[in-house]
Amino acid sequence: MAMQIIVADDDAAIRTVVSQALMRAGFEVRVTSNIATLWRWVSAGEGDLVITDVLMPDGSTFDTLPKIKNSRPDLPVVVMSAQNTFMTAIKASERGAYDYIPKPFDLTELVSIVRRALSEPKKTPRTNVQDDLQESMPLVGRSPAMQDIYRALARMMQTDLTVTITGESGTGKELVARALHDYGRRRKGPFVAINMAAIPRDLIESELFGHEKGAFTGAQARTSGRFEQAEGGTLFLDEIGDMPMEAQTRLLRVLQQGEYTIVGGRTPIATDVRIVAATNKDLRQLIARGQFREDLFYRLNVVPLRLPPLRERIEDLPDLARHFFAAAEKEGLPRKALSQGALDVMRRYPWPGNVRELENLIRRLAALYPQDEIATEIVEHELTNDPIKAPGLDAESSKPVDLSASVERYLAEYFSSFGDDLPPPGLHGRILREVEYPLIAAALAATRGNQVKAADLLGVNRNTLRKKIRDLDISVVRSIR
Ligand SMILES: Nc1ncnc2c1ncn2[C@@H]1O[C@H](COP(=O)(O)OP(=O)(O)OP(=O)(O)O)[C@@H](O)[C@H]1O
Repeated sequence: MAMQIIVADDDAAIRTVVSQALMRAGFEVRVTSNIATLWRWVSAGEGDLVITDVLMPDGSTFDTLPKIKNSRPDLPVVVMSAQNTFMTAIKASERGAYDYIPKPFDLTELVSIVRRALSEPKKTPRTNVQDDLQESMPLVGRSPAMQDIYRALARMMQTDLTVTITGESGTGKELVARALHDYGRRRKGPFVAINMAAIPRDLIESELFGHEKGAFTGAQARTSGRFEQAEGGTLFLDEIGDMPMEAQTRLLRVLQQGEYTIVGGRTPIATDVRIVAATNKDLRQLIARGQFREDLFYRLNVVPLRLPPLRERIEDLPDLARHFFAAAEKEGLPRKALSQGALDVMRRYPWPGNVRELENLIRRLAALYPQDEIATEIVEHELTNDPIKAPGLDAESSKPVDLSASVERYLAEYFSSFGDDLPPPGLHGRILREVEYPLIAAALAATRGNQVKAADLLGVNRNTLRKKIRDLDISVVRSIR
């Protein structure tokens, strides 16, 4: 007998396309435009899965979801919403939704989510309704790339999985780590952050794990490490690529056995800490150079999360700018807005310092200029005076980047970093990979994640492209139109 899907949406067009797609896929479909009917059917035991919008004429699905999960814990509910924000994704997950899909969405994706939900063994999701959820959003941006991040975060909130966040400097790695903690099940515990690049290398181990009195010169008393301070909570290991080898070995043991020893100590100490790591370096490259343990990489990379640079999600710029102007206003600075021209200039700028650079610019604009509306010329002036210049921005004054020459320079440095020794074997593959990764990522970004167009642009077969995306572990900005 065909599985029955209940579709609830007040938009007749959505009901039609969704039910047609589901019927084509072999499902039986019932549709409704309000929550009252949805609840009547569900409580009568009808339907094997529900797909529902959030805002309905007779209320919000989020208010009914806990009731649905109470009466039918095994019924998967897929929530779709046009309010594509961080809070929607988080709320959906907390109230027990199976998944959340931002509108507009891809019908093929919807059908595959439905199939997956129906084929997975039934498990009762832990609902975790937090009524004190503040509505102020920690993460701003509604671009497809950020929505992918929100969905990934929502899925991870109810778990203790180790997460590694990669992304250029200023893309929000620490902010995401905090959000994982603040909205996750460890939020009552401590959040402890430590930046490997900011601590002298020979002190990192004792900072992390603590030391016994007399463990080394200057160790005058037993001290607790960050692991001990983070007990029951989350430990954020920033710039993990800068972690010295010995500390890596100790960390690996924590991840494998849930215990560690303090420096100079013998007795293993059991620990209950969720690890979130971040890096703006390519850990695979560090592994190839023998500077990062491969086994540790796999333990840390259980859930990899790549934060896109701002230039790959430039559509978030107006939201972010408004958000930072509002923050400046809260600090007592006058209210300001950007002119259309100013926004256009900012859209074309490559933002090498990402969101942090934007935040700093907005602060400067709010503090230094008396106008209520910031004119084009002001932003042009501010951006050209910025000492951090992105490659390519200065196109008129400097020569275009010469790829061969750059690779040559890179290789010279690479070889010399091994002194008299040779680098590990497999150099050809590694270097090609290094070039191929940005090439494919750029093609995908330029075509908004459209793999057909990207394959065309690159001049490769679609299947080849798909395989490369998988092999190179490129996170794809999925097209939703
Ligand atoms: N999506 C976002 N919404 C709002 N603010 C953001 C967002 N992303 C980043 N920010 C802000 O930008 C600044 C930089 O973010 P954060 O420190 O998290 O970046 P990072 O990737 O950890 O940087 P680094 O690698 O240099 O440590 C912070 O002030 C943060 O609040």
